[in-house]
Amino acid sequence: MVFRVAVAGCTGYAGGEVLRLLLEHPAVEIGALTAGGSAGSRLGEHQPHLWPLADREILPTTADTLAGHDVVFLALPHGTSGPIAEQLGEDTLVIDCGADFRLTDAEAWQQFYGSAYAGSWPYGLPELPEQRHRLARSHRIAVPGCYPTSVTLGLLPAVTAGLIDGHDVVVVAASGPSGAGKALKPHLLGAELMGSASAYGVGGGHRHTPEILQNLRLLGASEPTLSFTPVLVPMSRGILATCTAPLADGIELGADVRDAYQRAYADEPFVHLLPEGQWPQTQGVVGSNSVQLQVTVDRTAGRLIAVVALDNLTKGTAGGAIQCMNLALGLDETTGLPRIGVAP
Ligand SMILES: NC(=O)C1=CN([C@@H]2O[C@H](COP(=O)(O)OP(=O)(O)OC[C@H]3O[C@@H](n4cnc5c(N)ncnc54)[C@H](OP(=O)(O)O)[C@@H]3O)[C@@H](O)[C@H]2O)C=CC1
Ligand SMILES: CC(=O)N[C@@H](CCC(=O)OP(=O)(O)O)C(=O)O
Repeated sequence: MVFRVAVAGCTGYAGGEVLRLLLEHPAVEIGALTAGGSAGSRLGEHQPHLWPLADREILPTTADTLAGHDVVFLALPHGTSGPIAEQLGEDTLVIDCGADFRLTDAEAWQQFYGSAYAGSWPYGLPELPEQRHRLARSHRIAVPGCYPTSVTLGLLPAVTAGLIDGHDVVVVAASGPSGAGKALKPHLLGAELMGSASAYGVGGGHRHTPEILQNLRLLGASEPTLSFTPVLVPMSRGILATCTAPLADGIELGADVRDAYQRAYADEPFVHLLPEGQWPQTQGVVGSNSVQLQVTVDRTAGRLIAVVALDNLTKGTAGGAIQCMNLALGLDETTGLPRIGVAP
């Protein structure tokens, strides 16, 4: 069976990555390609790497242009997905790459996004406990933010095994600028970006903070606290997240944390615990849907340290979205998804 798929936001980074992966997917046919102001132009003007679709005309993003598809990916700015999604048939599988339906707490949404709360959809991180079942029956899926995917996978085994209780979690995560989207932003001009690294959203203000806390609670942390600092670095793609937290009461400094991580991820097709002594690098995952991680205990500080690398556009957005699509359509979860990255 072949599923007909539309992509809204096809000129952007996330939409472009969804299309790159769909072009190699054996069970889909690419239908409508839509965007905003670029409607009327050809895809090749915006996404030169997607040459098989270069001549395709970009349509406006409306319920009409997106109707008649088995699957619709929404890769649109925050606040744009809700009004479109509610006009799409309930039988259509709608996968939102944006934040509109990720948070279950309306107050947290209001505080961090400031717009009307649209509700929540099943959360598109299959590696969470019991989540594959939920996604397999769902017609609506909210793809996680790229930082929350990295931090959640970095700490999942530690929280579920009770090695940390979720208080005093500190995360510093470096990301390439593709995470910020294609729209022009003065601090993302080449001259400002090249050769420099800069922290942003410092002091608890980044909108991924409530999403990470939501995930830590879901994993069993009763009252998690988080200090999250993202850092912009000059590489096109990739996230390297360093996540630390104090060992829970009763956990000894010599605890075998590696064993918990090995058990948690032994059967995961996309999450790879590196051999002891090797630490993740973004270079190892770029262009793939793989996550590489390593864990240890800093005995001087009494803290667990997990380091995670992923490609923000692949596992962090489009690859994760297609992994969820596969589950929801009853396909093998790994179909069409690269596991090996591009190097150098
Ligand atoms: N980049 C990343 O690493 C990640 C992105 N995401 C999410 O994916 C979504 C898209 O992000 P990204 O691709 O980075 O952003 P881009 O700015 O690169 O692309 C945005 C896309 O949305 C279209 N668009 C803009 N405004 C409208 C509108 N009013 N109506 C219809 N289409 C519109 C643009 O079309 P046009 O060319 O016509 O303006 C473009 O195709 C966002 O919600 C983002 O949060 C999620 C995780 C990671
Ligand atoms: C480098 C950079 O700017 N990254 C983005 C996060 C990208 C992401 O996951 O985005 P959404 O939650 O918007 O879907 C940011 O910090 O806002």
